Amino acid sequence: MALTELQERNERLFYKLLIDNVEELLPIVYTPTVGEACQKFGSIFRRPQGLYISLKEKGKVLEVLKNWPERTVQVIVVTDGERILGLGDLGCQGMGIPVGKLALYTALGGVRPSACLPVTIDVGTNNEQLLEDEFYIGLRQKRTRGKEYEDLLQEFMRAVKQNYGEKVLVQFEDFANHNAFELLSKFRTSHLVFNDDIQGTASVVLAGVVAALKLIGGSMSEHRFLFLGAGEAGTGIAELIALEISKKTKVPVEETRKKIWLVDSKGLIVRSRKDSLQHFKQPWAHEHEPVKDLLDAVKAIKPTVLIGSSGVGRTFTKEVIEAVSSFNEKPLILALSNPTSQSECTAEEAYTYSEGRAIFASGSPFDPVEYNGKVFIPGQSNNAYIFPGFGLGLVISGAIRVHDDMLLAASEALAGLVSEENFAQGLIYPPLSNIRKISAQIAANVAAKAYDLGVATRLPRPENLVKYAESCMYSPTYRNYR
Ligand SMILES: O=C([O-])CC(=O)C(=O)O
Ligand SMILES: [Mg+2]
Repeated sequence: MALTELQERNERLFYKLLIDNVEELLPIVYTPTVGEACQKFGSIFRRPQGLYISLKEKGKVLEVLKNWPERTVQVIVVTDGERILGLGDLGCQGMGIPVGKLALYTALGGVRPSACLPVTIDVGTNNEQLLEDEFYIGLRQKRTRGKEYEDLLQEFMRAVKQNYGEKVLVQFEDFANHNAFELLSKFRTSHLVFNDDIQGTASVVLAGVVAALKLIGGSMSEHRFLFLGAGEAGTGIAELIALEISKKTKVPVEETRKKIWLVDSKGLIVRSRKDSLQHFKQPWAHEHEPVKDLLDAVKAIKPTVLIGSSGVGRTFTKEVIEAVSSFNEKPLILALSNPTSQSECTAEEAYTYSEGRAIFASGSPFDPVEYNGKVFIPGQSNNAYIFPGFGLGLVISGAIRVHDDMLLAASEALAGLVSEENFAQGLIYPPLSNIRKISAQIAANVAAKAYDLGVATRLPRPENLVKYAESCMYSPTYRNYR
């Protein structure tokens, strides 16, 4: 709340403070605190930030967009609040997420604050508690689905393009699975869209896995991956890993997918379940006898990499971590769900139950852990490493479409920035304190890919893309007048 006040009172000072103290303030502006802020949003609400577009504005969305005072918008982060982090449906109170993500676009990626537009689409909420809460700020009705929902989103996307042109980036954030996949596939050929939960998370995890190979050995294709959670993050990461292995080994992606197994709430995803699976899970239905839970799946599949992306906390139990540690000298364990309460395990649990052998990273931050006299520093495997630089790369190249190869390019840039010193500490990501430099490198790699693919419109192509990216970044500097 104090930081929000500062952001409104003195934006430049807010960003100066945030940039100079990233590691300390990120957990407040971002996960985990932003999650709590969304849960309590109605009762701490003072002044609106961002733009709310509700069902009531149907037919007038363009007019509403024109009410936003800034004319030059480069990045929009939009949610409908149905799946806020791992906390579920928070309706309009999900606005904290677009606001927080865009603060990171500025602080970590250098996109000017005035060019950032947070949007929440209000189609109601199915959260009974909120519907009865006198301080709830949104429409008091159940979520609209089907044609009415689709029409509103279509109208929003059309209005965005009409108002801001073809080069505005629309980042989808924290939509429920059923809408997230639809929206991405519907608009990826006509708009510049990016789904952070599917694509951003995939890119950051791929970077972590590639970097981790230095510590755990082997090549990507020699590893076996097991996911708990087969939603946006799980299937998004799985697909990007399969694509990366396919590109490196020239084996078709239909084959490389077979190294990757997913467990959902009904157990291991296997062929016999295929007909009853949602379409985004179907590519992962490999031949195997049914397995009912995670522990049995770990024992059956014997993964070298265990990834949690289910949004449900405390599911990597002592038994699960012990099992994965029993056949790996150094198991790679990623507990990605946010906020901290939903993390599949804590850092302490990962290090303790693996007897100090796990290479561990999590979506929300954990403090260093001392085990047997040694200090272990957990990494943060969060899309915050990727989206600010990724978006910057799109903006500075004037890209008009997102391509999967750009995700691989972002991933490669991030993995390449892990130093020997970081590896020596067991880290698979570079420290967040360098994030602006990291973002510039990611932006340059993404922009280079946009030029190569012919989707960049800022011509001619700058000679040194890293320097160019850095020169485009907003800095909250205070000038000396004497
Ligand atoms: O916001 C975060 O910390 C990462 C993310 O996209 C999510 O958990 O949905
Ligand atoms: Mg998200």
